[in-house]
Amino acid sequence: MSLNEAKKIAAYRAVDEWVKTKTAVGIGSGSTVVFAVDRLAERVKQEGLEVVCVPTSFQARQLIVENNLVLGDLDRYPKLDVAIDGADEVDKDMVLIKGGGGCLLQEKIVASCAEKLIIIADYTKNSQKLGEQYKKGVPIEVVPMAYVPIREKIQQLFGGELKLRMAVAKAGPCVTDNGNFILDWHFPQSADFNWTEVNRDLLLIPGVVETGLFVNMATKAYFGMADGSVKTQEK
Ligand SMILES: O=C(CO)[C@H](O)[C@H](O)COP(=O)(O)O
Repeated sequence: MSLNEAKKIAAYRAVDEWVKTKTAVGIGSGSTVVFAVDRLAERVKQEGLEVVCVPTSFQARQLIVENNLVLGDLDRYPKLDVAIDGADEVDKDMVLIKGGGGCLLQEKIVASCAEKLIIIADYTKNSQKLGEQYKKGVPIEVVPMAYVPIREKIQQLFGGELKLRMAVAKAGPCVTDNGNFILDWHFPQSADFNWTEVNRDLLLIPGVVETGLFVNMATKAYFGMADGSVKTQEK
């Protein structure tokens, strides 16, 4: 089974199990979420499902609009029934790395407004320990003027290496949907971090807007496996 097929079976299963009619749903970002939105659109047509979709990024907003789903926002729907999102890695304790697509800030805000955060992913995201599978580090969204001092402070506090994420089809840094930069923190693999504490300490650094560490947020993860099955994980 290809990676895309694995993403699709995880997304379809999660949408079918968690999205009920007359609910407000947070829509995550990334390539796996595309399949979740496809399934939502299918169910709207087939069974008259009524959902309002609150996006976590420009990409998610476009997906909602292009699929003719009802677009909502947190002003009107500050409490969501469920948020469905991808992840870059999920460890054995359901700690997530998110932000590979640069959308971590709005993803965390939307997840924090949802009663349940449901993760959909292919089998390459399923780890025992963070960093085992995902090699691009923990994304940290920062205010542009502060990226150098923040980089130094994190390096001194925890070690590892921080790389300013660069844009792909533009010269210079990657700029988030919120006008910020991203530092990808390649943390030392040998360290046995308490991610709750690390996340809290990172957020205390002036200029750090949000981290891609999602601790104690996810309710359940669905992994599409290579053999065509879907593996689930709960805390
Ligand atoms: O956090 C994210 C974007 O900021 C995505 O959820 C994460 O990168 C997973 O993406 P994909 O479904 O493409 O593997």
